[in-house]
Amino acid sequence: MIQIPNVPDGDNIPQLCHQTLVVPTAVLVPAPHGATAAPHGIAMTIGGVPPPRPHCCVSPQALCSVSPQDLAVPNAGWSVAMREQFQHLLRRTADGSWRRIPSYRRGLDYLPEVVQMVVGPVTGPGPRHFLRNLDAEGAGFEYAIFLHSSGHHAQCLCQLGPYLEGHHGFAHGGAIATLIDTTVGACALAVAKTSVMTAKLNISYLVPMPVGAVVVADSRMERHEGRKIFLSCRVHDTKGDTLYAEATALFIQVENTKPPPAARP
Ligand SMILES: CCCCC/C=C\C/C=C\C/C=C\C/C=C\CCCC(=O)SCCNC(=O)CCNC(=O)[C@H](O)C(C)(C)COP(=O)(O)OP(=O)(O)OC[C@H]1O[C@@H](n2cnc3c(N)ncnc32)[C@H](O)[C@@H]1OP(=O)(O)O
Repeated sequence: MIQIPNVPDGDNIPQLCHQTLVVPTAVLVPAPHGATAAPHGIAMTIGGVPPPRPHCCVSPQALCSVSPQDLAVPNAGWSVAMREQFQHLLRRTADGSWRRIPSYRRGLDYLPEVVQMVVGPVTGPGPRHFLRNLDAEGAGFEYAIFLHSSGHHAQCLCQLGPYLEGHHGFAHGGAIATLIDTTVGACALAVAKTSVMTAKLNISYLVPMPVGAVVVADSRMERHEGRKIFLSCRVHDTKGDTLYAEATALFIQVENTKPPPAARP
């Protein structure tokens, strides 16, 4: 059975206090495994070039992330609104009714034994999570997923950055689809406790989502029939005033899924 790894409680989560998209002066992060880490901490302004993430492993040949780093915590690219909402959602975890799910660059950065159990033996670096491989804080997908103890309800707090722009000033529909797929996927994974694949994703885009907006994707399992898991998702602002998109999805439970050889770097 998949056990979603334990996560630190609120006290252990870094509390960063920088203003949006402004971080300290550059430091060079030492990189084991022969990889060259990018300089981190370049101050930027909205519309400028975002700072690269620390401990970045960009080589396809790299065996794993230099240091598995939980990325579902505040960083310098998070807006004040994103931080405030994160703290709000984190407070709900205190009584155990919700938990924050950690998030890494690569599948193998989760507990390797969990990954082996879900997808079978993995050699090489394992799958990348493309949402986590934009090496700039605040540029792409900034998010944290929270899972209800029922395992049937997931909420993803998300800020879509400037690299995800479609129409001027607004998030690309494909990026919103990715956010939804990831949220319903996390919910389906929690329900299935085996690997799952998206079979169908039906999205209604209702209101353009501004780049940088802080939104919540709220997903629920609607029904579970054999290997089929039907889910719904609503993406709204943090107050629930604006509904940006709603979706339904079908996930199929698959056992021991192995990526096709061509998919491996
Ligand atoms: C690595 C794990 C680490 C664990 C770490 C722990 C925590 C992680 C936390 C958070 C992670 C967050 C999110 C991650 C999760 C997921 C998000 C991303 C998921 C994807 O991004 S994934 C890529 C896109 N996805 C594909 O690339 C699928 C291509 N496709 C196929 O691979 C097959 O097509 C498949 C497998 C779908 C089915 O194939 P199959 O052979 O297994 O099953 P089969 O065809 O027999 O269908 C069985 C029954 O489903 C019905 N059915 C099937 N497809 C249907 C459809 N489209 N519409 C309506 N009904 C459908 C049939 O009608 C039948 O129904 P019935 O039983 O009633 O007859």
